[in-house]
Parts: sequence; structure tokens; C-alpha cells
Amino acid sequence: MTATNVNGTATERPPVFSVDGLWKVFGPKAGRVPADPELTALTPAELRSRTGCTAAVRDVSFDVRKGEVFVVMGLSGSGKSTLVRCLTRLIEPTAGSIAIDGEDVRAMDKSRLRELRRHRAAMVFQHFGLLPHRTVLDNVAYGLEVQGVGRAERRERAAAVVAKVGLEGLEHRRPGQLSGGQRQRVGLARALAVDPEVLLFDEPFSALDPLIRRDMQEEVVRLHREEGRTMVFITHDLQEALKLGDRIALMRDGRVVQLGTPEEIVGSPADDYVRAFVRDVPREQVLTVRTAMRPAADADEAGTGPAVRPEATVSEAIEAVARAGSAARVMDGGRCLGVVDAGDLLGVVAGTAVPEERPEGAAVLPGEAELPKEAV
Ligand SMILES: Nc1ncnc2c1ncn2[C@@H]1O[C@H](COP(=O)(O)OP(=O)(O)OP(=O)(O)O)[C@@H](O)[C@H]1O
Repeated sequence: MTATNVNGTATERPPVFSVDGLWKVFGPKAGRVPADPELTALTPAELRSRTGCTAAVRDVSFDVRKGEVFVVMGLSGSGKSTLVRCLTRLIEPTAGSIAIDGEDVRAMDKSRLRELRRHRAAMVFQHFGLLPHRTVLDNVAYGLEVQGVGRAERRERAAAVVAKVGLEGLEHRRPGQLSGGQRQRVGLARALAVDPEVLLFDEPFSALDPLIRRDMQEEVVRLHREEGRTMVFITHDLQEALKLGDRIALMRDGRVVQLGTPEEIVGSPADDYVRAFVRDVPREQVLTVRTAMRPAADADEAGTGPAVRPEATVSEAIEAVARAGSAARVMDGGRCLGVVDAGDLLGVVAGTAVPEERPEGAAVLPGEAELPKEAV
């Protein structure tokens, strides 16, 4: 179900994953930790010394909505991998609930779980996990083979996906004859071949050199734009998170300290930790003119000046204002939502403008999210 708020943005798309009160505690008698308020109040170090347990995921709740790129970001050890592995029970949660399309993941038996991992939520790993003696085509077809798809059909489907990720002509090479970036494309193609509802990426690009990494990020943006597939993407890299994420869950010590759009995270950090995290991000490339605009002073101001879209970045609006030498109008269709002048825009760059809060749970439409992300 999609509702539309006053800004014309979708506030709700159906959740694919719904996670509620999730805990993963490693260590002896882990199960007692989530239920004991005295233990849950301890810092990670205190908990470790008192009980020998590590709470890798602490009381985390969120939805991954259909068609979004949901990024889980945080420093090393913050709990990202554990959280995402819990989604398909590659790691068994200690407490809380997880549902996929409304179905209780924690209640699934072995065969249902296998089905979940093979068909519904495919994982792309950092270390590819390719079979060294098989060709690119056979590696990509492997997931289909496991599903019992016949040889002719799986080769045909694999060939189509190989082309989609830009590996045409390399079908008959073995992984050892490919570069790191090409191998990662094979890993991506293999996950895509089974046509899963959700793709889960576990830091897939962190071992790649920066240029190839950027190529792969663009590949993900392109695939997402073309297919609209739901994606959960783990990264410790803020730039990557801002570039790819429709929404970002920022983790620290097992908790989600902020969950929001790139614009919300950069424009309204929830606490000092998040503020420090995003301090060096060029705000004008992430924040949109929605944040900077004010009502038009009069009919003259509402009727003249260059037009910018509400989802244009502040940086783009600065260009328009500088070129025209006057305030710009923020236009949604034929409607003037507000205006931005040089002072409003500079306020955002300087960090003195307080961004307008979006309604709770407000989503950003893919088209709306693209601009700020790609401008980063
Ligand atoms: N099997 C395990 N047994 C005990 N502790 C674990 C286990 N796996 C992870 N942990 C701990 O749980 C915490 C979260 O680890 P996790 O791997 O989820 O973090 P991460 O954010 O994915 O880190 P990285 O970016 O380094 O992969 C860490 O303190 C880690 O040491």
C-alpha cells in the first residue's frame, strides 16, 4: 500500500523484511541477556566482563520496504554482518522477531529456510565464493542447478544475467582468469540469476580498488534503477552508503543509532556520534532544496526566477541561482512550493539552516533519492 504525503513522496511501501526487537548475543547462556533489564543496561565492555557475552545486535527494529536499497552502515564490529545474517538465520537470533512478506522467519523449518536463502533472499559476499573449476557461465548457473532448473534453461538464463552485469565475452573463463571486479560481477550475476525478491550484499566491494569499486557501485545503482529490486547492503563506508542507500541504518555497538534517508542522516544527525560521522560530508551534495526553501515573499517572487525540482541538490540550486542572479523557485509540476535564494542555500552549506523534519517513516521515492546520492 502506498500513501502519499503533502510533499508527494511515498510514505509507505509494503515491508519485505520486518524486524522487531531483534537481539543476537554470543556467549554462555546468551538467552538470559535480552530478558534481563539489569544486563541490557550494561555497556558492551561491562556485559562482557560480567557475563562473558557479546551483544552483537541489541534490540533492533526496522522494516526493509519493497524496492528500496536499505544500507546497514557502521564501523567494524558494530554488528552489521551479524544483523544481516540473522535475516535469513545464517546466524540464529537470540530474541525478537523477523518476518519476510509477513511470514515468521524464526518459525521456518529447515526446508523452508533453504528455500528462503535460495529463492527469496540471495546473498552476495565479499569473497565471491566462486567455484574455481567452473566457467563464469557455470558459476552463474550454479544457483539454478541447485534449484533443479534444467541444463538448457539454466544456461540460457545465466547467459542473460552475465550480459546484464557486463561480462559478455567472458562466459567461458574460469574465476582465476578474471580481475577482482569481474569476479565480483560473477558473484552478483549468480545471486541475480535466481531472481530473488531481495539481494543481500555483505560488504561486497570492500576488497576492490577504488575505481573498480566505483564501477560496481554504479552497476548496483543501474541494476536497481532498471529492476527496482529490494536490496540490503552492508558497508562501513559512508560515501558508499550515501551513494547507494534510499535509507541508511547507522549502527554502533549493536544498536541502530539512526535510521533515515541520506538527507536526514546528514541534515539532522540524531546525536553527537552521528554528527561526527557525517561531519566531512559535503552537505550541499546530499541535502535537497526542500531543506533550504522558504515560502515566497510575494507573488512576484513566486512567479519569477529559475525553476528547480524539489529533489534538486542544494549544489545544483546554487548553480541555478548564481547563473540567474536571482532566487530560484522550487517547482513541483506547475506548483511553486517555495523559493531559495543565495542566503538560504549558503545557510545549508554552513550548517546553520535547520532541515525541515520529514514526517516519521517518510520514504524517499527512488527518483527523489537518486539526485543527492549520485551527486556525492
Ligand atoms: N561467532 C561470534 N562469537 C563471538 N562474538 C562474535 C561472533 N561473531 C561476531 N562477534 C562479535 O559481535 C560483534 C559484531 O560483529 P559483526 O561481525 O557483526 O560486526 P561488523 O559490523 O559486521 O564488523 P566488520 O565490519 O568488521 O565485519 C563484534 O564485537 C564481534 O566481535
